[in-house]
Amino acid sequence: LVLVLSSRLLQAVCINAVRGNPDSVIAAIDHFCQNQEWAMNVGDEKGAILDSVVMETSPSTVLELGTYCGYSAVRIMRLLPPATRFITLEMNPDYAAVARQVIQHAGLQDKVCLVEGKSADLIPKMADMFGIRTFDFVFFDHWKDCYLPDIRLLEDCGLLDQGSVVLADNVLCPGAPEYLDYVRSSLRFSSRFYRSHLEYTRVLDGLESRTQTGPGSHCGR
Ligand SMILES: O=C(NCCO)c1cc(-c2ccc(F)cc2)cc(O)c1O
Ligand SMILES: [Mg+2]
Repeated sequence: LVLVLSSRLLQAVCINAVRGNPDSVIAAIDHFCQNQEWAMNVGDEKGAILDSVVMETSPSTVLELGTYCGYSAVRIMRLLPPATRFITLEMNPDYAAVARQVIQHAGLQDKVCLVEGKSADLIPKMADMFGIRTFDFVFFDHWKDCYLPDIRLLEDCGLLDQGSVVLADNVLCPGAPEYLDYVRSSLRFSSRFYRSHLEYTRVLDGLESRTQTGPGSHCGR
């Protein structure tokens, strides 16, 4: 049977990771990507930076754009209490199917709400669908040319407020230049670049975090 990459990654998790143990799922994926086949998970080096920003923010509501195989969903939710609201959006049904099984293998299926669809379609429905007013933490790891339109959409929908942190992967490779210009230009935000490397390689990459300083766009200028 010929398996696509995401299925081979899932197979590596099923064979090498201990059910109910998120750290073993993360280790199994990183080992597979380092030794068998490269895949576009945020990886262990940038993953450690993601961990630190999540712990520093200790969010009660989290949105992730771009689930892929569920690696960063497992990374994020293994750090947060069961009461945390975590929503992750994935438009590719094959990736979503693999991610559900990876998240289940980690034992985090009750903490993760994986929604299939396009971020531009789903973001405006967040409040109604999930009764969430604002997100404390948002992780961008989807199509890089969607970063800028989607952060604008989140703002326009009033889903970001004072203290909300938006962390974006791949701001150097593949790159999101317009997004970087935008988040680094406004006075209403403080942004910070975390220099790192493209997952499982020595290619330069990094994460950019943006923290809203002023009040949300709906209650102050
Ligand atoms: O497209 C990406 N994600 C959205 C789709 O799920 C993505 C791509 C790459 C990457 C690919 C090809 C290459 F040559 C270099 C980088 C890396 C990532 O971390 C990513 O998140
Ligand atoms: Mg990425």
